[in-house]
Amino acid sequence: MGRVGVLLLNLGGPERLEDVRPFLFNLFSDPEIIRLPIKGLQKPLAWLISTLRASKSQENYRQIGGGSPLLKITEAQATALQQRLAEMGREVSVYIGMRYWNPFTEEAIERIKRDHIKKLVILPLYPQFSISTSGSSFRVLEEMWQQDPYLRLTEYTLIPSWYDHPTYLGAMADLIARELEQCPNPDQVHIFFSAHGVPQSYVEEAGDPYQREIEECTRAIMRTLNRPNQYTLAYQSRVGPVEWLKPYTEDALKGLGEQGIKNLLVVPISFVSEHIETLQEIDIEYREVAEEAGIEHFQRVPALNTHPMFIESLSQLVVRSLEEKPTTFEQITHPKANMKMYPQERWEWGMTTAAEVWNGRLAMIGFLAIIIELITGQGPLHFVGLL
Ligand SMILES: C=CC1=C(C)c2cc3[nH]c(cc4nc(cc5[nH]c(cc1n2)c(C)c5CCC(=O)O)C(CCC(=O)O)=C4C)c(C)c3C=C
Ligand SMILES: [Fe+2]
Ligand SMILES: [Fe+2]
Repeated sequence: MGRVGVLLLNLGGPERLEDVRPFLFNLFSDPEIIRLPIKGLQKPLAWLISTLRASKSQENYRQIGGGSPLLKITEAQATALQQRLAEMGREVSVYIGMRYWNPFTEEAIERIKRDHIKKLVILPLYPQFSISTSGSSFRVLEEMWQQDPYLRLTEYTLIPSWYDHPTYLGAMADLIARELEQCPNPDQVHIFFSAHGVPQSYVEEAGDPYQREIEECTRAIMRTLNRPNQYTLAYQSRVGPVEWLKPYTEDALKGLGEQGIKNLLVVPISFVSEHIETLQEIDIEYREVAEEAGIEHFQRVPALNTHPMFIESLSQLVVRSLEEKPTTFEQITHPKANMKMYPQERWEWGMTTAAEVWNGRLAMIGFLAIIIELITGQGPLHFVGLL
């Protein structure tokens, strides 16, 4: 075997407040996040949403120190993984490819080519697969493999998801147990798994396995923890007007408050690093909701970051995938080309007369929305929850 590389895939996050708007533009330009029937409308809509959402999003990043800690943590994970693999006798170079911010996936691939990597393990830092996360990064890579004859000579294997890996489950259970042990009555604490949401249509229409993998993962963590605590699973971070996976974190917190739950331990489950949704959304926004609902003790389990057992699980995944038959892009869940991802409404897809009329109307609505929002700071996009 020639030189071996591991490519860690992640979302990326704005490091400074000035990065927020272009980061959001990249995110909303992704057809796996918003898919419009006409490709040409994708960038104008991404520009519109990112311009109008930027100030609210910047305020959230300001509350966590002015930027996302995601790159620093991912770098520390990459270094720890490379060291652990070296200890196991595997000389492997670890690369980071972010989907929406530096260092972009494309840059990582350039470095991989420069280093003459012959075999590449592609490992998303998302335990569960979603079309909107790992699937989106895989699509970008698949296109590169199709277009680049040099890359086609590089052997690769994908690790689509690893939510059920025993060492990862052990690391999650360890983090939860450590927090519980600090509580006066550990068995009375209600464990609250908060997963990042996705629109319901991803699961119901596009066949995204995300919800099933989240549910199985939650049950497996509880089995590994092996304690009698009651638990709840809910979905956070809804964006936009469509239905997302339920129950929503906010509603579930209110419901638990009404049931008289006083002690809550929140476990972020879809992501392995601290980021805006843990540090701002859970620690600040959901804490307030919980306290208003009568929950007196609101604690959160830290993200895995460089937990040694977690790094061990990543190294085991890499070694196993080098020994097994490769998993290729064709084996991954792809949404259908005309799949409506968002916004969701009754719609007949294709270049029908109705589509032509509606494209014109959508463009008009978009530009009216910009003008109203810019003049008043309020408007239809605030109303539907995009801003
Ligand atoms: C597994 C985790 C994630 C899923 C699934 C996911 C889907 C998803 N996200 C958006 C919209 C936004 N996401 C944003 C930031 C963001 N998203 C995730 C993870 C998942 N997203 C993370 C870890 C982060 C934060 C990165 C960081 O800065 O630390 C944002 C920007 C922040 C904001 O303005 O709220 C948006 C917008 C959609 C629409 C979606 C599924 C379709
Ligand atoms: Fe997100
Ligand atoms: Fe969010």
